[in-house]
Amino acid sequence: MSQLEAIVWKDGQLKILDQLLLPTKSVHLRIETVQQGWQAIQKMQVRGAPAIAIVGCLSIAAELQATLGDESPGAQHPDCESLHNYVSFSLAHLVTARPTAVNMRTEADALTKYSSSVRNTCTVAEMKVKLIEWCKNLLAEDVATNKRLGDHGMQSILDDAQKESREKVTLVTICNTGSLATAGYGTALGVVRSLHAKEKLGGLFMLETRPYMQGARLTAFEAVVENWPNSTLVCDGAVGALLNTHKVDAAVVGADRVAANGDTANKIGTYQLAVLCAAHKVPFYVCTTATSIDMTLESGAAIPIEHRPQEEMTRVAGHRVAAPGIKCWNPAFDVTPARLITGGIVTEFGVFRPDQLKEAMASHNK
Ligand SMILES: CSC[C@H]1O[C@H](OP(=O)(O)O)[C@H](O)[C@@H]1O
Repeated sequence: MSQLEAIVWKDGQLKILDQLLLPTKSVHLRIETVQQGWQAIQKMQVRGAPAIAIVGCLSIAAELQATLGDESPGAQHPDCESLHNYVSFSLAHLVTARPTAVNMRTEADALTKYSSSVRNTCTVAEMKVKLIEWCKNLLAEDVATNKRLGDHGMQSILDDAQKESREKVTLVTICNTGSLATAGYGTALGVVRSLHAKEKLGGLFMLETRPYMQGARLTAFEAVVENWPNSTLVCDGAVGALLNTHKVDAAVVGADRVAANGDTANKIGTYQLAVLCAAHKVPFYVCTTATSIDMTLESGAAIPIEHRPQEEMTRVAGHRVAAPGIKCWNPAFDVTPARLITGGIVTEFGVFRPDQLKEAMASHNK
């Protein structure tokens, strides 16, 4: 088991890396039920839009795996119709764990549609196996789409750098969008992995990303484990000074939900990074698979923004740092308007300007 393997499905068992304990402790938790999956997502023991959806679906697979072989009339799922209804109900519950990332809803809709399509074609046991296989396939599919996305983003950034005769590129990123947010390759950090594999990564500045510290605790962990060159941790408040004093070729960030016009909800702090990139003429890329793109929303105004408990701000590693009694405002995400996404939206299908997104997704039936 790799240090960076956030999600493990082995021998019919689901385990997740408890990301609240990283980087000092690597502890894998077994998830046996949908409710345990819901709680792990809500507590952010697993986080990252794609990882949330994969763990949510696999928590259903874990339950079905445990009941395989018990298809008696008195069993929990006596027939395919009741099994389909249970899967649909469980998915609707999992979607409520965290409201901003759309991936859980995307996969919930897809799995509900698949379950409906097989329920009248096989036995209950056969249906359980089909559903488990569907969920397991999410892992390999995610890695494959991330690698295509990473290569598209890499090429776009290198094409820009070549115009300045730059062999290697230095990037800035926020939050964590790598192996610990996905099935193993990453979205924005997938672009980093693709550049590193081609020995074109000159450096990576990562924002600590308060209050959960995805950058300091998770991205820095991935960078150290994979030995990415010149990986440098930056306080959130220092990014303006960084762009004002260093050559940064591009910003690459992930996405939790992209609206049809390209407006993007991502970790809190992404919007101000985009504003600073515009001020310093640093191309700003949103890196996302189609599963995070929500064509039902015309703009980012309609994206629900999750607010997290104030204790996640007032305490660091459980130690109080803010004055008791102070009022807090703790949105977990913000929305970057499409006009600030100057590099483009990097997907598994290619890199698009925000105003090309609708047509691009339609051409891939998304
Ligand atoms: C692969 S995109 C992951 C995306 O999710 C993160 O949010 P959280 O850590 O709260 O789940 C962040 O917005 C990343 O860009």
